[in-house]
Amino acid sequence: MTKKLDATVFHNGFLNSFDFVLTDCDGVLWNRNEAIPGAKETINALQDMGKTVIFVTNNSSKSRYEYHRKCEVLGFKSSVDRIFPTSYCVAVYLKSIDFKKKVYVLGSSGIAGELHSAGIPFLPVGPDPMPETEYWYNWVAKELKLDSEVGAVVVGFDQHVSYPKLVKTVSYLKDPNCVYIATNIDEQFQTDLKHLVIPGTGAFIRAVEAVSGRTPIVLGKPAKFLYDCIKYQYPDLDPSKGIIIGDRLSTDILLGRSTGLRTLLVLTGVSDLNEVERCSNSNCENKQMMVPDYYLPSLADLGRLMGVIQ
Ligand SMILES: C[C@H](OP(=O)(O)O)C(=O)O
Ligand SMILES: [Mg+2]
Repeated sequence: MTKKLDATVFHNGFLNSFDFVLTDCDGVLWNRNEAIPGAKETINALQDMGKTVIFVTNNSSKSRYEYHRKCEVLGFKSSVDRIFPTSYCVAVYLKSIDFKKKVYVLGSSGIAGELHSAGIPFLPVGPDPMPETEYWYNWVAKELKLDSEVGAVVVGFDQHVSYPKLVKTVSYLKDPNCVYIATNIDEQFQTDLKHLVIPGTGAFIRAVEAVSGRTPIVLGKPAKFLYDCIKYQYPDLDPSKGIIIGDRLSTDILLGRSTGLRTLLVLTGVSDLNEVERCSNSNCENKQMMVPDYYLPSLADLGRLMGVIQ
């Protein structure tokens, strides 16, 4: 059963119960390019008191270096080696399988940046629109060429998703030996644009699966690969002395529960207490695994308990 992290719980040894923190980014530290009030004071204070703070995000739109820059601009103390976006996980995974061919990316420049840093060749990333004047078949038949050196397809969030890109993605995946990786399966982004629904990477994965029949190797939360990347870099981390702070039950909290971390849900992003109650009352074990140990309205409330925010 989830508990509010109140003063009683907090003053009963909460801070001494963990040495490291995995903090989610979107919906916990910031929403898009706006820092969530009180988040930086809290995260920086945890680091000042000696906690190892590791930044984890399913958002593959930026490389580690770009996220480090974002942290600097928004005032979060960080270092590149403590930032784990799924864009970085893509390069780590391909290196781990000794991948030697070329990558086709339906995704953003963050993935391209990490592939470049890892020395893994890839086809250009960016807009690939269907020309307005052409009848699609004539253009696809005449202009759309596949690169025979491609041996892997990576699907991440791509704001320039297009018909040509989808044709290329599912055509490369006709080859069963073509490695198929997804950064995450989050179906949608949560935004303050309540009149709109904003598709995320999971929407592209479903479309590709409908046509190709292929299911991807998923690297982002709640899959363990992202956590395995962290453990590989920080082998001494003891999950019993760790806590994950997230805003999404189906990714952050589920990863925490499945890796033995304690879990703190903040209500500044995707999930709310109604969803927590539905998961608590569910007979489905997977849903039960999404119930956080603790919750708070926001990270600022932890900062207030710590006395670093008035
Ligand atoms: C995709 C993004 O990832 P996060 O930083 O929350 O893992 C989100 O859930 O909005
Ligand atoms: Mg989030």
